[in-house]
Amino acid sequence: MSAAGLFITFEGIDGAGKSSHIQALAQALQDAGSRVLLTREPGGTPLAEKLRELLLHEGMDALTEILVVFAARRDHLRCVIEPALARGEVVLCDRFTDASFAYQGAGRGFDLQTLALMERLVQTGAGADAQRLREPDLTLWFDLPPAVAAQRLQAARSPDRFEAEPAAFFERVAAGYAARATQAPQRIVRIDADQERAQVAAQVRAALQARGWLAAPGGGA
Ligand SMILES: Nc1ncnc2c1ncn2[C@@H]1O[C@H](COP(=O)(O)OP(=O)(O)OP(=O)(O)O)[C@@H](O)[C@H]1O
Ligand SMILES: Cc1cn([C@H]2C[C@H](O)[C@@H](COP(=O)(O)O)O2)c(=O)[nH]c1=O
Repeated sequence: MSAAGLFITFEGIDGAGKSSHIQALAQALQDAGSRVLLTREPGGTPLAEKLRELLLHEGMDALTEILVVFAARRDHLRCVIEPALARGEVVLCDRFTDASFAYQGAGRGFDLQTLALMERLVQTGAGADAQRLREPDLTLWFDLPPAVAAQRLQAARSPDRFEAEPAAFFERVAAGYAARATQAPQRIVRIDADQERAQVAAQVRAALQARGWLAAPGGGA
């Protein structure tokens, strides 16, 4: 792993299983000697957590959603993610900009070029190299049919503003993630989330093992 740290994001529709696996990966990396920062979007700073509450529970249009998620992201990057990467830590983040393309872009139908402009505006100038676009080193995309995710969530909790959206919205969001994965095949790894927890966890570990970021079973790199 480089001295500049590693930035790994978890993505997928609501209920795909991201939160269930992020903690276990953090533990595995810590056991292997890495310093790990576990965080989420929107959120991760006091200001961004306040913005998260608004996003999840207050009515607003798609442009306002975008302004809120990118404002939260800017604060999170500047105050938490960039400093942790500069310290050489592994940052595990539950959602990042792919979610904006999937939810606000594909889900709400917001213009993708404008989203790309926001991405550049917010994700440059926040690190040591001011021109560099900060992107994850790896994104684990939990791909689960929306009907299965809805079933899992039904059993789990009362819905927030996004989780209350109809099935058609999540079909569009899922298609948005698939499109992002096609555009960035080296960064985004598809995890088949429609499996037992242990099998999903094995796929997550395998993605890191393939990059030499976690030891393979039997003592390999
Ligand atoms: N492989 C699995 N099989 C069956 N149920 C699962 C599996 N993985 C997670 N779950 C359950 O599905 C529900 C949603 O999982 P989880 O909260 O991890 O999803 P999430 O992607 O983080 O969702 P959100 O983005 O909405 O927070 C939880 O009740 C969890 O226990
Ligand atoms: C980063 C980001 C998030 N969202 C939405 C997606 C989810 O429904 C919620 C976050 O809830 P979770 O339980 O933590 O997954 O926010 C979004 O619409 N756009 C974004 O950029």
